[in-house]
Order: sequence, then C-alpha cells, then structure tokens
Amino acid sequence: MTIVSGMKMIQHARSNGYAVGAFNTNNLEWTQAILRVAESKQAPTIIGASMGAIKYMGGFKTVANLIRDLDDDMNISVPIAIHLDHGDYQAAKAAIAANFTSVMFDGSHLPLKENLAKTREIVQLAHEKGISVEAEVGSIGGEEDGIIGSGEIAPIADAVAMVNTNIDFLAAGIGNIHGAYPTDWPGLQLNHLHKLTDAINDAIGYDFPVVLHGGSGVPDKQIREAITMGVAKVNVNTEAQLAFHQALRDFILTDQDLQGKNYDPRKLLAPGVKAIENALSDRIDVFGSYQ
Ligand SMILES: O=C(O)C[C@@H](O)[C@H](O)C(=O)COP(=O)(O)O
Ligand SMILES: [Zn+2]
Repeated sequence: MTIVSGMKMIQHARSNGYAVGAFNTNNLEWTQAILRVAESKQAPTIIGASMGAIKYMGGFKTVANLIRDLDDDMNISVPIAIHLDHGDYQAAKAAIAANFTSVMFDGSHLPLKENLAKTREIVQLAHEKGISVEAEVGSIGGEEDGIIGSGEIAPIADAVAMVNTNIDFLAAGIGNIHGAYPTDWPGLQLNHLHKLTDAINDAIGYDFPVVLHGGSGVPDKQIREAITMGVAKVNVNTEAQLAFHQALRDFILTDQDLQGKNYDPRKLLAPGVKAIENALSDRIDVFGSYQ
C-alpha cells in the first residue's frame, strides 16, 4: 500500500526541481492506466477526481476505495495520492470524510475574503487527518458552453494571503486555461509566475510549491521553465481524453471492432487505455518525476 498525502510528495518535487503529474481519472480503466504508468516510470503520482467524475464513478467512497484497492492489488511501489480536484466546500468536506489523502478546495469564484476563510476551515479539518490541501486564486479559465474564457492572472497579494492560510500547494492563474488552448493563446505568463513565487517564498521563508492547471497543450519548454520557477504539480486531463478518443476512433473506423470478439468491452477499450498510458508516460518525461 503506497497511498500517501500530497504534502511530502509535492514538497520533495519542489526541492528537487521536478513536478508530480496529477492525472484525472474517469473510470476503472483510467485508474488502472494511471497506476500502470506510475509504476512503470517509478513516478510518484497524484490521481485526481473532479466532482463530476466522482458522481459518475459512484461517489467519494467508491473512488477512494477503488484507488486504494487497485494500488494494493497491482502491487504499486511508488507513492500515490488520492486527490479531490476543484472541489467546492461540501465536496472538500466529503472527500476528507471519505479518506481522500489530498483535497483541492477551489473557492476562486468566491470573494477573496470568503475564499480565504473557507480554505482555513478546510485546512484545519484536513490537516487533523494528515490530508494535504490545495487552494486556488485567480480563476483558471477554460471552455464553458462552447466559449473559451481566457485565464486570469492571480494578484500576487492574493496568492501570498492564500499561502498564509497554511495550505500545502497553491493553484494560481498565470494565463493557463483548462481544455484546448485557442490558436492565439499568448502562452503562460512566466514573468508573473516568477514574481509570484519570489513574493511567496520571501513571505514564508522557503520554496513553496505552485500547481499548474490546464497542463494539456502547454508547450514542453514552458512547462520545464515553470518547474524551475516553482511549479511542482501539473494537472493533465484533456490530453489523456483526446488520446483515448483518437485511439478508439481509429480502432472502430478501421473495423477492428468487428473482428473476433472485439465487441467485448475489455478488448474494445484496450487501444484507448494504451493511448492514455502513452500520453501520460510522455508527460512524466517532461515533468521529470520518473526515477
Ligand atoms: O477537467 C477536469 O475535470 C479536471 C481539470 O480541471 C484539471 O484540474 C486540470 O487542470 C487539467 O486540465 P486539462 O489538462 O486542460 O484538462
Ligand atoms: Zn484544473
């Protein structure tokens, strides 16, 4: 059993100049794929589950138990964290109760004062159980109702105030967005990230880990630079979904699903699952989290 909180895992990454991949799961096969890649690359890994995915998969306990049991049955030897991704206040509390080992309370849409106050409450509840906490300032945009909103730039003072709530890692908007990046996207605002991490580190006296959301489609060079500036966790979902979709499409459109017993879901989904593994393995190489 190698299930751990995100605290030491992410701090180790920050101190040693790499980032941990936080990969979203969507179902059983996805979870197995993430664990297989983590083991084969010997990469500490965070498995993230959004509120939507948790509902889809059956609930908080189902997700937490699934990851724990697979970690055990698959003899995983690297640290794995079970993480709530973009949780609201109720979801963060439910994840803590269900023994997730890491939670993100995303109050970035709330007024700052309320975001800080609720984050403090979640930190207290989580830390009592050794669970790590991520919070967000400067909302990370993305596609909603077909419209791609641009990412916000988190004010530095807000980021410092949030770190002072005693969270373990911080998601801060630096021009990153979820889902596909528009063709005219100007890239990550790395100058801003540099200023932001300098200000946080000065305020707290050590190198604090920052989280990059919307990791899919960010050029490798920008990710590597962001890691040198303090990013120690990179979230990826869309890239794995696209890889899964493309592989499944290729399989079906070339009529391979009609051969033999390939209608069996275990065979039908296999090319998609392999594609997820290849996509995540490639990300781990860029993040430098392999051993
Ligand atoms: O899409 C989700 O449900 C999870 C994402 O918000 C995740 O937190 C993330 O940041 C991944 O972004 P992506 O790689 O752009 O999908
Ligand atoms: Zn995200």
